[in-house]
Amino acid sequence: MNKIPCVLTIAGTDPSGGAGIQADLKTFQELQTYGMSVITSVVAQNTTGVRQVHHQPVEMIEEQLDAVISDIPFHAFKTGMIATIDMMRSVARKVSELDIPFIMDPVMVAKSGDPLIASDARSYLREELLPMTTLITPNIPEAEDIIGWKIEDTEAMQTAAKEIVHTYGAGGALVKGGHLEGKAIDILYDGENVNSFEAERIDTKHTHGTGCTYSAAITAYISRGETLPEAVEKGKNFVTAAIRDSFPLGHGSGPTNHWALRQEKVR
Ligand SMILES: Nc1ncnc2c1ncn2[C@@H]1O[C@H](COP(=O)(O)OP(=O)(O)O)[C@@H](O)[C@H]1O
Ligand SMILES: Cc1ncc(COP(=O)(O)OP(=O)(O)O)c(N)n1
Repeated sequence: MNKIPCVLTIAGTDPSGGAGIQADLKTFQELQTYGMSVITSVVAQNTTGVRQVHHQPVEMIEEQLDAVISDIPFHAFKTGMIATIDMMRSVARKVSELDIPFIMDPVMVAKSGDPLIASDARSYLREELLPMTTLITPNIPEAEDIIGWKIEDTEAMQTAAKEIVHTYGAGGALVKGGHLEGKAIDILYDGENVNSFEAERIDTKHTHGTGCTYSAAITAYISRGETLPEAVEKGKNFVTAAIRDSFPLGHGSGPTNHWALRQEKVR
């Protein structure tokens, strides 16, 4: 295995650079890992929303995966936007060969409200992909979609995280509280223990790509040998600092700022 931690993201694109593959690769780079990418969909989007989506043919997704897997050993991988059942099926077939940590950001809807996966793909994600994961990182609406009931406080987040592991079969679940009010609290259940990660809520609308950045950071830290709770703790510090330094780029919800993190001790 390579000495440098190598990581792969399987996700859609964001030409405005704040979310998707672009956010993942920037985060991998910031965290001193070697980042690679397989593109599932090309998405014409920016800080204001999604304009158009072009899905890669499933054969092309499989070719990209084959190209990487057959050539380069890597230490961990993450998935983001995988829009259709056929695409999910291809990814599941290929990644089932891998015996390394799998972090899934179950991307369903962009912050702009635009759907990013087909509605019938949600049950496939829950039933087929989710049981393959080491960790799934749903926000509140995504967690509610998986479990089928409303989450209104941190106690319910804890119950939801346990249900996602014990009923639906994820290795671990990190339910993110960005969509609730008050402190930004995330709950991790790793199959044994519950850990809570808390940060002050930052008063900003510039949070485009927070979920992608967070899951990419966790993937990078895991590839560097951290345990799940350690990787989430460091990932939380990383994403909080990136939100604190986010900036009003574009006309909508601006991106988190990874660049300024170089000044901070979050790496
Ligand atoms: N305004 C904010 N201030 C501080 N942390 C935030 C804020 N909004 C979201 N977060 C944190 O950013 C991370 C991503 O959160 P969330 O918004 O829930 O996911 P997603 O981006 O997938 O919708 C979580 O750690 C969450 O607690
Ligand atoms: C291609 C692509 N993947 C994922 C998202 C969603 O990103 P997320 O980090 O959940 O935050 P928002 O971008 O929705 O603010 C996306 N937009 N595009």
